[in-house]
Amino acid sequence: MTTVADLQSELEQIDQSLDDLKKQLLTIAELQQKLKSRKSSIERELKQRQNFFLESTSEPVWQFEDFPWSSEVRMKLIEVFKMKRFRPKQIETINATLSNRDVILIMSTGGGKSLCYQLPALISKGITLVVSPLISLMNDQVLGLKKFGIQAAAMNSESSKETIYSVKRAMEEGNGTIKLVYVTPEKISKSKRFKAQLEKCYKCGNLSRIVIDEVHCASQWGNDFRPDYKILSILKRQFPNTPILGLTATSTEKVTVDTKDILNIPFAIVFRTPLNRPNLFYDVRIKPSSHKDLIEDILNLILNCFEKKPGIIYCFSRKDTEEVSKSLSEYGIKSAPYHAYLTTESKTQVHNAWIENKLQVICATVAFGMGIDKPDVRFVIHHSLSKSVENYYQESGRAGRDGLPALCLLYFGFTDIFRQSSMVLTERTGLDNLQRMVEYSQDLSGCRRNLIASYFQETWESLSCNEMCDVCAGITTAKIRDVTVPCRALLHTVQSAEAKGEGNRLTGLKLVDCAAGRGKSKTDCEALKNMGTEQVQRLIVHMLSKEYLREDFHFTPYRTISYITPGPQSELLAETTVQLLMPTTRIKQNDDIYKRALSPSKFIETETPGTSTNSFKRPTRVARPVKTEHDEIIIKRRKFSEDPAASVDENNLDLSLEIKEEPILIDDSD
Ligand SMILES: Nc1ncnc2c1ncn2[C@@H]1O[C@H](COP(=O)(O)OP(=O)(O)OP(=O)(O)O)[C@@H](O)[C@H]1O
Repeated sequence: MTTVADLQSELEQIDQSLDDLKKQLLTIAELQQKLKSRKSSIERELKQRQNFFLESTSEPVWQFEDFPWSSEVRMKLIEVFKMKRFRPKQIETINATLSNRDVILIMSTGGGKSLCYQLPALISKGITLVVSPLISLMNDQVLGLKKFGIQAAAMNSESSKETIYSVKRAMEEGNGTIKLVYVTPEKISKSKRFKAQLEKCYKCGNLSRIVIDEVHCASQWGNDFRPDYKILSILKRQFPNTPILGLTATSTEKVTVDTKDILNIPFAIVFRTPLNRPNLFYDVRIKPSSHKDLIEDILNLILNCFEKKPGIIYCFSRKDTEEVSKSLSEYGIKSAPYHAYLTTESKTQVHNAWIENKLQVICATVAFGMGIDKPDVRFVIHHSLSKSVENYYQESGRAGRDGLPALCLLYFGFTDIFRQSSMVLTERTGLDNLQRMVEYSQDLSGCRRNLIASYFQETWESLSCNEMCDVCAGITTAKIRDVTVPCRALLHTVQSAEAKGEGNRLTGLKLVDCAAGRGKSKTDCEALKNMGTEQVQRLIVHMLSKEYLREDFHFTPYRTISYITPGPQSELLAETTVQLLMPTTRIKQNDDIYKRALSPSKFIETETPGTSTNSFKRPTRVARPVKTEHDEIIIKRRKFSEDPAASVDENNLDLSLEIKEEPILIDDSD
């Protein structure tokens, strides 16, 4: 049993332990205090150091001309390239790439991207490697450079032994003879010998810059994704000290981020010029249903507004290019087809004849594309829809590269939607992109420019259109109509055809027939029967875009058939209180408006007096941007008035409306 003495002794021990613990706690508290104060002093210091680092590493002002190479850059601009001043973002890109920074330059077609690497190539030691997607493009660039007295070479299957030898020497010895070497991405992926040569060139310090033309082709999110571009991801890994300069005319934010990622250039500086091309007049016309009427329309346009002026007519297929060209030739317009099935020799022949104005019109598939550098193309007509807004912007952008007014006209044909959709079906974002293109053609709510801008997530002030599109110029106007009844009738027609069995399903064309009261599944809706074909087509397109209807693809060994079927939103139409609104068009005769809008005298280019060059040095560190070519040009254009003689195509809907009390309005008009 425990005695009292035992208990007293244990109590003394506990007191002792508690005293010890108290001392230890005091020591720990002191230590905690010391650590806390050290922590905050380290944090303070780190912050100071970070600020200092940020200050000392802040970006240079790229548009200034006080870099070590600035005077040489300006001298080369004037003496070698015979140009007076830089265009927007050219000097920024040149300075950044000469500072060994990775850069992506997004500049509108014809904006002057080539100068941004050709000029630095002359200033840098060694060679500039230019990766370009097309052999014809490379050859054009090499020829163009020779005119400026610059030695360049293209390394491809057509290169001579002498060229291959000179390139090898330039890469190994950096002897300054050849400054630019053009290759395709395949050359980099497939030729081990060329890769070894590049390694050697890099090790000798002769690989001064890598330029990747059409850099958006690296991204799967873009329209022009090319698997060969993926191999370019090795370039930064293999040659980390060589700056990369990526060039493109079109790249959405998503594509740019993806491109940086693929090329391993996360810190690349992105320069972007506004994509707006103020001198281009954008127009959309409904495509006449017969070839003869369409040719007559094009012919009138060319004879009235573009006599002897060069132009391009983009067609969907090789057959279309041949037919359109033949018909125009019969009326005395000098034209020729251009498509992928021509031999290289014929392609060159047609291209050259057109460049030299021996041919007025090229009727081409999109095979006629990249690298067309004819400045005075006065019109680009799309005989059928492009597969995306991005493609349309690029293709139509081949007009008016000289800055003078030019027309971009798109013929919107109902059946072209289904021709295109069957083609782009297998592309990852093909159908979505086509949908946006259809929306561009059908949207009558505002300026065409704004629609293109929103596609590229840019904002162009609506005023900047300056009445250079059919909507702003008042050629095409929208009137909102109630289309609930015909919409329901169309959906009912599709549903009842499907109920009759597989063989009765309706294509877009057959649906138009049924709407007019023809065929096995003909409608009995008077409102629908009384609509013109054009309006019914418009209604179907509208229902497709709002997902009341959708396309359903059927594959046969010979072709892909697009059937129309009820869409995910179709059930909404069953609601009795729903009312659908759709904009319908009113179109005026437009040739007179074109003539006035596109007259060169309406665009008078005047230089601001006393500013013959745009060189800006900075005596102090006050931000003052370089004036660019575009800043110095005042564009004067007289506003054209409404044409009183313009005829109006009423083609209004005569609808027997069944609007219920307090309808829910689904305003589909936007
Ligand atoms: N600073 C400048 N001053 C005058 N002309 C220029 C200037 N920069 C470029 N150009 C001219 O502009 C035209 C278009 O240039 P370039 O071919 O480089 O355009 P791009 O941006 O590559 O177009 P694309 O994307 O269509 O190939 C060329 O004729 C070129 O000589």
